[in-house]
Amino acid sequence: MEGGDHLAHERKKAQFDVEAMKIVWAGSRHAFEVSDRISKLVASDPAFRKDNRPMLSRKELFKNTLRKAAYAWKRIIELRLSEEEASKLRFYVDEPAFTDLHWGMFLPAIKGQGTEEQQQKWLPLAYKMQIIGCYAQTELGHGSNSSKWWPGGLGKISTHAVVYARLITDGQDHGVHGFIVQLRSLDDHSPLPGITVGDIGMKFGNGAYNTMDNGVLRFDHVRIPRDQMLMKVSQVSREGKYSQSNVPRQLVYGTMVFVRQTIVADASCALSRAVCIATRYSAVRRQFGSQNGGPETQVIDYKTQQSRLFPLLASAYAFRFVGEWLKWLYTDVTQRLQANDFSTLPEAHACTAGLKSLTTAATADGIEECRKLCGGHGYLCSSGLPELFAVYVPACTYEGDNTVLLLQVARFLVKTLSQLGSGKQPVGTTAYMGQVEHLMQCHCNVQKAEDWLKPAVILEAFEARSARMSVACAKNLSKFTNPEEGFAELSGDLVEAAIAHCQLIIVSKFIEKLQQDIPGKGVKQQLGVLCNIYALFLLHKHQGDFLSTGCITPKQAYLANEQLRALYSQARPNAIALVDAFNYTDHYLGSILGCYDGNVYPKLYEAAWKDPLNDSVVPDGYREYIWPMLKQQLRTARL
Ligand SMILES: CCCCCCCCCCCCCCCCCCC/C=C/C(=O)SCCNC(=O)CCNC(=O)[C@H](O)C(C)(C)COP(=O)(O)OP(=O)(O)OC[C@H]1O[C@@H](n2cnc3c(N)ncnc32)[C@H](O)[C@@H]1OP(=O)(O)O
Ligand SMILES: Cc1cc2nc3c(=O)[nH]c(=O)nc-3n(C[C@H](O)[C@H](O)[C@H](O)COP(=O)(O)OP(=O)(O)OC[C@H]3O[C@@H](n4cnc5c(N)ncnc54)[C@H](O)[C@@H]3O)c2cc1C
Repeated sequence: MEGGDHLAHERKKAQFDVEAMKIVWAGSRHAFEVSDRISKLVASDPAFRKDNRPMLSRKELFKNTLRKAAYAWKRIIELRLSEEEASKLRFYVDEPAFTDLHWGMFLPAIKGQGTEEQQQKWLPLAYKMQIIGCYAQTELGHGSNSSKWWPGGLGKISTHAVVYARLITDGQDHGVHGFIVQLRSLDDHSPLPGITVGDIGMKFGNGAYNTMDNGVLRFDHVRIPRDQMLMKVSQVSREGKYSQSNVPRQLVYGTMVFVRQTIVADASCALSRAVCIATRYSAVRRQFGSQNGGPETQVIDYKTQQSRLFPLLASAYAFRFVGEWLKWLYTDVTQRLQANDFSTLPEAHACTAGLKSLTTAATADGIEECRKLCGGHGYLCSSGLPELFAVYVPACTYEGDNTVLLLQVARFLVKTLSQLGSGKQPVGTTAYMGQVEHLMQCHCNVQKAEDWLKPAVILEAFEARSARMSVACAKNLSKFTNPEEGFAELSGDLVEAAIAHCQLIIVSKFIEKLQQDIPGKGVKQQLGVLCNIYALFLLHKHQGDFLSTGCITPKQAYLANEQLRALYSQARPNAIALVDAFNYTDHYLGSILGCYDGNVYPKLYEAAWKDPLNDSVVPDGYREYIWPMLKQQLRTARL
């Protein structure tokens, strides 16, 4: 079958209004219209071509990124794009660049930690891109204070950096503070005296994150003017006297709360992209199972394929909604901080750290699973999946290693529990801990599989599991005389308790989303199916937790799995429409397997011939290496 829409028959099966679902996915009609317009703008502009990335050398790749970044900036100005539109443009250009750190970390660090005066001086320069900044926190060897190592944009492009370093006055160490440091000349881009700076080298995968100049930085007697220390949280006077404002020191790390929140939103984008590719290809691909000479089975109809694919589809939606909520939480905490209310900062830190950890880990694993779901063709660069995995997987490490972040959540949970004794009522995402006595002894009321569809039943099971795991950790910790020793010894269990808490947040935010008014025929119903798949898939995967804490019985675990299978059957006819609702262009997907029309095989065949290796029939190197070898063998054979 040539041309046409090879997935048309699948699209006809949809039991809901896809256009309405597109708006739910985008967040609002306005957000949908902006996203739709900008994605088409990028897709139709040859300057944003990206299919050649895996073939380019590092130098060519990097220069190409600089060209695209400059061109994108030119278009942003020519078209007078708003910040929202410009961010979408960056998103659809789909290439990590120094600009991410400039806009995503350097600017927010100055906004969050700089005084009014400092903001007035530096922000206009940064907004007009008259200076380019990065965020330099990580070191080559922890605590060595020797060299900064990893900051994106630092290696080759940034003119300035926010550098995190220890402040020492009069021999007294005041801990880590942020400083704006000029690195390179604004005339000829050479490093300023005393500064050694360069790229740290090639990273995982071809193309992928190698468009970014992650860098190394060393200082040798570099003087930073006093007014370039970011002074919102603490100050040094002309006389060298150190003082602190009436704000928590933790605000020094505020940029990370912001960025982790954006990383959660981004997880749903990366996962939905991989799922879109794997779902469309699973509907196109037929393999075995032919009856009476009829067509072979679409692989999407195999229950095993569904049980691997549909939880990922459901996770993409779940991460979308928890990301939306986290954005709200971040806006709320920011407004409170401006009004000197710091009470919700620990919760915002725990939520952003924990959800960053959970969503990036599930997304990285999910992209790899999608590659396997596409069989051998998933391993081809033209599937789009290898590069997506390579570019995405460092999200599990940057902005805080995922395990380290879960340990931070665990500290927060243990602290919350310990405060119950003093009568402090937990609020927000830990409000359920206020019901800890009930949650420690409640019994799940599931008698038949459909009982698992009740939101209250699901919520109680997840709350009870999380509360019981945290309480068990707290009890075990109390057996240690040295709390830090206990924390280290029990860190494995603490991480599991933190995961249980974060999964509860995601499930509960999905359920809350369904309580809103959601217009469009069948839209809410499909989201209900996905929400239940997400929750019951987690329950099935972690049934050890639910059973060992006595939250459910083995029979109830069995019934949850039975219900899950029924939900997969309900999702099946809607699968293609559910990924169409992401509204991704073929340019953004960058995948032959995931193309909208499903015309996979002719495109794969055509693409193979475009590989530079096929430019000539006889490859370079044949005459030099292979021909002499063949001749040698012939001679030996004759002997
Ligand atoms: C108009 C044109 C517009 C154009 C638009 C273009 C748009 C382009 C936009 C692009 C956006 C892209 C977004 C960016 C892309 C992202 C790329 C990623 C690049 C990666 C960057 C990095 O990796 S930066 C380095 C990050 N490093 C880490 O995360 C290290 C992890 N470790 C920690 O977080 C540690 O906590 C620590 C190092 C921060 C501190 O460690 P320490 O041991 O000293 O203290 P504790 O951990 O014990 O904590 C003490 C105390 O503080 C609390 N706390 C810790 N962190 C925070 C925090 N972040 N916020 C609030 N509170 C915090 C902690 O809970 C403890 O509290 P107690 O009460 O004392 O228990
Ligand atoms: C692509 C990429 C881009 C980056 N961009 C930037 C940037 O722009 N700016 C910047 O400053 N940094 C950047 N980083 C650095 C990044 O923030 C760090 O790599 C990250 O915070 C992890 O720190 P680490 O590398 O020191 O790992 P380590 O802390 O050395 O972790 C190694 C292992 O030890 C474990 N571990 C560490 N501490 C503990 C603990 N307390 N308890 C239990 N286990 C522990 C971890 O779980 C991990 O398994 C980037 C990194 C990458 C990969």
